[in-house]
Amino acid sequence: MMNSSAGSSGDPAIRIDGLVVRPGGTTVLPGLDLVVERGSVTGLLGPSGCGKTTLLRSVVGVQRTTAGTVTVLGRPAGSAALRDRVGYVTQAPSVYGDLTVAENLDHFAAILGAPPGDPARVTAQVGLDAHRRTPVARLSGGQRARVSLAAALLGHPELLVLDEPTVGLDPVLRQELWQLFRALAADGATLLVSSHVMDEATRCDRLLLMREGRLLAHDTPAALLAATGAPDVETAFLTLVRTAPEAAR
Ligand SMILES: Nc1ncnc2c1ncn2[C@@H]1O[C@H](COP(=O)(O)OP(=O)(O)OP(=O)(O)O)[C@@H](O)[C@H]1O
Repeated sequence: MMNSSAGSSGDPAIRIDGLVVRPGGTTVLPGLDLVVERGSVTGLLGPSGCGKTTLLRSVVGVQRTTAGTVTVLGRPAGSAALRDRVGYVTQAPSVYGDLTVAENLDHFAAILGAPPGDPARVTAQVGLDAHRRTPVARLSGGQRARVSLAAALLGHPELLVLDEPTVGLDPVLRQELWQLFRALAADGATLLVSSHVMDEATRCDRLLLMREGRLLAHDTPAALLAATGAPDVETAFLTLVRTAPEAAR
């Protein structure tokens, strides 16, 4: 949903300066800088526990931060003006099990003030038309994940933050979801998608390779392979780990 009163369209989708996050005294992000331009699909890749969810939560504005600034679509992360401009899908389904797909989406559409017809639009986008009247608790794990994604698509958010959206899905569904992500980006949305599956990297415009709370690289898949001489992103990641300055280890 375009909103001309909230940040100009010239602002990057995400700008992070000197972000430090120390939940419970453990340093997870020791000082991170990042700019993500609009209209792209950026993959955030890195091993389990490297800080991907913490970074995504900081972008959405639900993470307590120690230092630094996070600006989203020209506004401080988490500000009220961003509520209907940023969609977030967590790893755990965030919809009601005892409500049907349609009831869930009607509920979230009402909260957001999304236009009429939006629940039907997003249901079709995630391929759940046949399950509109099914209680979410009776759906498979993959179907439930798609209901959460549909809820995040309500209101046409300009930025979509997706935490491992394809985990546990079969290859056909994964491919369909990536086609949807590409279509949303072609329509002007910006997507930040985390994954620990390196073979999803080639579907992204740009990659963020993360390790122990630091970004080892931020580049296109092709440039990353060219710079490291690696045949695939997984090997490129390992090469970068080996050659990274001591401070980044
Ligand atoms: N509240 C907290 N207190 C202490 N440590 C925390 C807290 N929250 C997260 N951590 C630690 O921060 C690190 C990064 O966690 P995070 O969930 O961001 O990683 P991740 O890359 O998303 O992992 P995964 O791919 O497994 O989801 C982990 O080592 C985790 O144990």
